[in-house]
Amino acid sequence: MTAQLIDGNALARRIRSEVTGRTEALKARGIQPALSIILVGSDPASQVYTRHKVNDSTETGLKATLETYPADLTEAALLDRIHTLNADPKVHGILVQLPLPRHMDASKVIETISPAKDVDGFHVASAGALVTGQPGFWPCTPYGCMKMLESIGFDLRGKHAVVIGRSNIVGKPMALMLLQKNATVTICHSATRDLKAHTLQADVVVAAVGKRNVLTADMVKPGAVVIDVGMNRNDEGKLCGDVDFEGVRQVAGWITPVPGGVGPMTRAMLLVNTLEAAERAAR
Ligand SMILES: NC(=O)C1=CN([C@@H]2O[C@H](COP(=O)(O)OP(=O)(O)OC[C@H]3O[C@@H](n4cnc5c(N)ncnc54)[C@H](OP(=O)(O)O)[C@@H]3O)[C@@H](O)[C@H]2O)C=CC1
Ligand SMILES: Nc1nc(=O)c2c([nH]1)NC[C@@H]1CN(c3ccc(C(=O)N[C@@H](CCC(=O)O)C(=O)O)cc3)C=[N+]21
Repeated sequence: MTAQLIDGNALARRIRSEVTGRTEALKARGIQPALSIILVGSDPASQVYTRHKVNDSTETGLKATLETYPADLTEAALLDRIHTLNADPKVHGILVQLPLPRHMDASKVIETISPAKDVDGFHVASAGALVTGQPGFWPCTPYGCMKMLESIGFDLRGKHAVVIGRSNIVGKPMALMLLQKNATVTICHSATRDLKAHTLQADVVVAAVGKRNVLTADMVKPGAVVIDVGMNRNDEGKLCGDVDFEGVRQVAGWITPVPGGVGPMTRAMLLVNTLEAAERAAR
């Protein structure tokens, strides 16, 4: 038996069309949902990602503005720009593309964004809201993974979920979202001993490490759901995830591909958060 695919492109398309409908409703009330994206420097991958985000927004009727600054922009100038956007009632969401140049303190930059406009969900107030179950913006990548689980009708209650990776933007919020849906959650990281012993217990594995072949077929319980967040390049320069896709699909029940899995969902949830920010501002 080979695993069924969870098609991130198809699900993201469905979410974008919902966003389009809600955007039209807001526009009918005279509100144009708007997202400001800030890109500092000229990292080619970041340029591609931010362009994708602008195109997705335009497609769904959101207004996205991309502001590009040279890599030597001072931190003070960036903070100043964020303050201006925070105060602008026509701007509902602010996203500062990461990574930032090394002379900037990324957490200081993120904490300057108003939590009401933190559509990335990276602000410490957004993180605190997720921990305590209060309303706030959820980070787009784990939020997208939850939508993927929902799309296959997977009930997390009492299931064992193993998250590999504990970053503030993927692994940790992912674990909290799974916990909120009543899964029993294990978080693995670089100091974990015997990763395989953990993953073999899992009904759901989320791999968010950034290394190829972190999860291989021998590490997966038959029928498990495998979500691959990783974005890596293989020896031929092709995009691949953290999961040995060809091997693991022979064992898993469900699996997300790379590309076409979590990536498009991350982008779709950014649109959802931006729209939500605009709807909240309108209330
Ligand atoms: N699809 C998408 O939309 C997105 C994809 N990504 C991709 O997801 C991946 C993870 O991103 P991010 O969370 O930001 O990365 P980080 O580098 O911040 O975190 C990686 C995590 O993996 C852990 N880790 C490293 N090596 C191992 C190992 N051998 N076994 C178990 N755990 C290990 C680290 O542990 P420790 O904490 O101990 O160092 C760390 O917690 C990357 O490939 C990134 O490109 C990221 C964002 C969005
Ligand atoms: N402030 C901020 N917010 C982010 O959300 C953020 C960030 N900075 N910095 C970089 C990471 C990475 N990330 C991706 C999102 C979508 C795809 C994606 O759509 N991937 C496509 C492939 C795209 C391609 O062909 O390269 C896919 O998997 O199918 C990839 C990566 C968001 N990030």
